[in-house]
Amino acid sequence: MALTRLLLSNFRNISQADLTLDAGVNLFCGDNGSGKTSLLEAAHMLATGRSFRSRQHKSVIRHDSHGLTVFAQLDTGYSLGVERLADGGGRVRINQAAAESSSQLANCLPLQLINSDSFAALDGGPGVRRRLLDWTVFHVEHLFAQEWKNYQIALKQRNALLRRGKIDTQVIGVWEEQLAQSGERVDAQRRVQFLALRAAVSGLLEELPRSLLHHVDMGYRRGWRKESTLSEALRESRDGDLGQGHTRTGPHRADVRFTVAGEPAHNVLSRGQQKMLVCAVRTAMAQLVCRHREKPVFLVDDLPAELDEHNQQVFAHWVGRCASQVLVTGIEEGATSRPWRQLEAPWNCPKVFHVEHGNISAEASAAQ
Ligand SMILES: Nc1ncnc2c1ncn2[C@@H]1O[C@H](COP(=O)(O)OP(=O)(O)OP(=O)(O)O)[C@@H](O)[C@H]1O
Repeated sequence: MALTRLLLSNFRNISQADLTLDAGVNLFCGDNGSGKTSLLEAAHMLATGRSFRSRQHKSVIRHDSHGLTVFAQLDTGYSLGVERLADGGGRVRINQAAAESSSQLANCLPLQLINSDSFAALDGGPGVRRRLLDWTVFHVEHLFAQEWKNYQIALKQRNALLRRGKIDTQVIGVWEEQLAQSGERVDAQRRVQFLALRAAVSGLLEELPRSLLHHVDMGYRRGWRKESTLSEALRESRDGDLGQGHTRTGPHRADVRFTVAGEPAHNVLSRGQQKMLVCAVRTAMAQLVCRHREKPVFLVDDLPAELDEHNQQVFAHWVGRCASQVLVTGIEEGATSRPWRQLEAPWNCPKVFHVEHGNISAEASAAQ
């Protein structure tokens, strides 16, 4: 799976862009503030419907314009379009037809992002790590999205009853039954993918010579007590939940922990080691997904930040094995392209774009 053409209008400082992308590596080089990250943000919006930098669509729309559009053609034949308007309106389209949910976008465009926010996988809250695991489960297990949706519906109903402060045990019992059934299935699917992910991450980290990263361990917490079924756990926590006004147990509380010798990984690892761990997790996720479907696209914002040349090369090799395409940003072309030039074709001849004050132009290559 690769983006063959990407069109943007009024996206942050980019007023218009129409880019023909290569399968393999596409480098976007330019000074600070030129628009490189905005371009990755636009590609990411096509896979999620949202920006990775802002919850407010308005802040992404170019100043003084009414709305933004991002459109892409994929080599799978799909076309994706997202429009966001300053008045709050907007549309998401797949092959010209209205999409029902952002998960339809995600299904068309499996995408991995590595940027400065990726460290949150180690030092952020459980929700960030849960979403990492769920990205893998979503792309591998076809029934997961529906199961998770069923769980969320039942959770919302149970929480609404708890907030009322007075429980009709028969009514809450019905929702707990649905919660328990969907929740156990969500957990079972997560567990299978967690074990595969842990094995894949450890395989990648073993490739690093003499590294503290060999001692990283991953643990999965399902969100309720080991000894109980979810149904029992919900019943037991009912009175406490009533006091708090929400459900405190279940797979919406699941977590994936990264530790080194029992300590949280971010307390032990250097910043560069943390970035390599995050890169390994993202690569492992892509590896698992491409066993079942097309290889994902990687978006990498400023790879050289925090990584020495050897680690950049290792990561480039990892990506070359499990991605169909990568969009990479960097300030200086030589440094940004170096890790990729060590790989085999087609990864070793990146297509280079220069980004300047929101204008993006492709560099004529020797082959063109
Ligand atoms: N809504 C907007 N309208 C117009 N310009 C904007 C908007 N939001 C942000 N900008 C500007 O867009 C520019 C591009 O930002 P971007 O983060 O893409 O730069 P970058 O090339 O990734 O920079 P760096 O190398 O510093 O990370 C910045 O100058 C920013 O101030």
